[in-house]
Amino acid sequence: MSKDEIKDKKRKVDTSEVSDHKKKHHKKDKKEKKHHHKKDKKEKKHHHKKESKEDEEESKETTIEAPVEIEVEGAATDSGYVQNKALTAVPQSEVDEFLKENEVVIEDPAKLNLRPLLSFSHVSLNKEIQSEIAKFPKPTPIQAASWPYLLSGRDVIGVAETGSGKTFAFGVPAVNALVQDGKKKQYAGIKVLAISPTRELASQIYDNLIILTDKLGLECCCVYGGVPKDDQRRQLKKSDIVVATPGRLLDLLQEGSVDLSNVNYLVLDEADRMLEKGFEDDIKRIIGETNSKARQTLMFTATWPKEVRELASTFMNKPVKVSIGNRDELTANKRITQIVEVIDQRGKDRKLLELLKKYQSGPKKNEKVLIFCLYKKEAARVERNLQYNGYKVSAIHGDLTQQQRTQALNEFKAGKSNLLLATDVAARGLDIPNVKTVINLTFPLTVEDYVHRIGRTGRAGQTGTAHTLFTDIEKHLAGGLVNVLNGANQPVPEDLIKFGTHTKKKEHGAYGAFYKDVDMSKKPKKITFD
Ligand SMILES: Nc1ncnc2c1ncn2[C@@H]1O[C@H](COP(=O)(O)OP(=O)(O)OP(=O)(O)O)[C@@H](O)[C@H]1O
Repeated sequence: MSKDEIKDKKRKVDTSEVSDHKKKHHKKDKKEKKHHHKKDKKEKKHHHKKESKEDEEESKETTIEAPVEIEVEGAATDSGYVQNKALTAVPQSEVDEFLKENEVVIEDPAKLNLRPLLSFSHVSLNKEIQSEIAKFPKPTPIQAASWPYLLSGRDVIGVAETGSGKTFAFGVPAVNALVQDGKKKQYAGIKVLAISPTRELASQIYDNLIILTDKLGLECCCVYGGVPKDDQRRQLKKSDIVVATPGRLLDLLQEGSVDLSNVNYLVLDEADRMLEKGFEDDIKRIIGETNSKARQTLMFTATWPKEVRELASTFMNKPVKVSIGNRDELTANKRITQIVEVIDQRGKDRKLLELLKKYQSGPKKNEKVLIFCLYKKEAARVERNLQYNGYKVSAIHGDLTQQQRTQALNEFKAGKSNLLLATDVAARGLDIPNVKTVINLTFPLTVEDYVHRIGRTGRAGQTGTAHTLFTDIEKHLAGGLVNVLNGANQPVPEDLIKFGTHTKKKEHGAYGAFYKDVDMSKKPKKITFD
């Protein structure tokens, strides 16, 4: 495939959340970009004015010292964090063991050395929040390690595998900051803003947050495109917390229906996606509307490619990076069995029927299977083909109305349908219970997207299978895929290695293309969920 064909392919892919809005405002964006760039630079200067060179150097901490009571003044907000006595009493060896076992790496330029929370009783939160999260046995590693820093008001980059509880990792400290002495603080406009790349994910984050806010009288709303604006306009006037997709949020900002100037807790979920070229300008403009002096900025993701790190740092103030597992390399959740088959492009339809027999017949009849395509048109064609062969299949892609998308997802979540066909609109973040198998009918555009797609199974400590059909059209991604398979100790088919050991990494407009050799000697490390 020629370079132009690849570019063309990229354009046609279902990126329906890169909304019409963006197309509309693209020209305007270009003009404003210059202005915002200057403004961003100014902001950054402001943030970093007091930093010494020494502070800027990152430090790698895998051991937390000094089991003493630490009181930390919020760096960017007025929130304070006091390490509680129960945590202080934990022997250092136990803390070290936890960090080692879970491969927790904390890189903190301010070297605060905050201990991870080994149990929910190790943190003093609002009672209602505490009782909600206590339904889980204990904090997941990303929650354990990031909460102390978030409760201290620090900017945090949280990188942890798919399905490892990142939503509550950023959600719990967000909601906790809005209450004081057990009560909701006086209304002071929108304080918390979480941005997500897709409507479905925004809606899911909202569902998680209202579990926490419901009993506290806090107002939370969710704004995304494809549905009427009136109700969203009304809710925005009284909300403390807003979860949004960028396109609709910018529309509402431009018409003056939303004021983000009080936002002091900003989350970019699926942060690497949000910083990609398609979203970058929107994100800059949204961030430019928030309270730059008091803002705590959070970026959470399962994949953190080098290409976006520099851009991320322009929005953050001395961020602490909390990673679980070796997140500098692209790694998949190790509880997922990954099967990759190299096939001829023309054999796909027949192969899919074979796979469905394998994963959804006999005792597996009712197991949930999620099939990924790359194109909207492809999804529509496969849907017809499956229906023709007697399968009841729901679909979610950008050519469907929001109502159809929501209905398909809800039916699949509730188990009313057990076969869902999706494009990459559903690749990231969606937490669908009991998906046993992910089938990649067409490989995604990047290996990062592959990691996110297969992460729809094997969530919250469960296991799952990902079966991927790979053709020579995607051979430029073979090396990256080999690395991911090796990293998770999965078999690598000979046919895949034949495509070569170079991988062309995702291009980022600002940083160009990156090439990397495959490390065939790499051995996986063990990560435990609980
Ligand atoms: N402490 C916990 N213990 C057990 N399960 C948890 C805990 N916290 C959250 N969960 C559950 O784990 C599941 C996955 O969480 P979540 O959707 O936040 O994952 P994620 O890390 O954001 O995944 P992705 O990278 O795919 O977006 C959810 O069903 C959530 O309710």
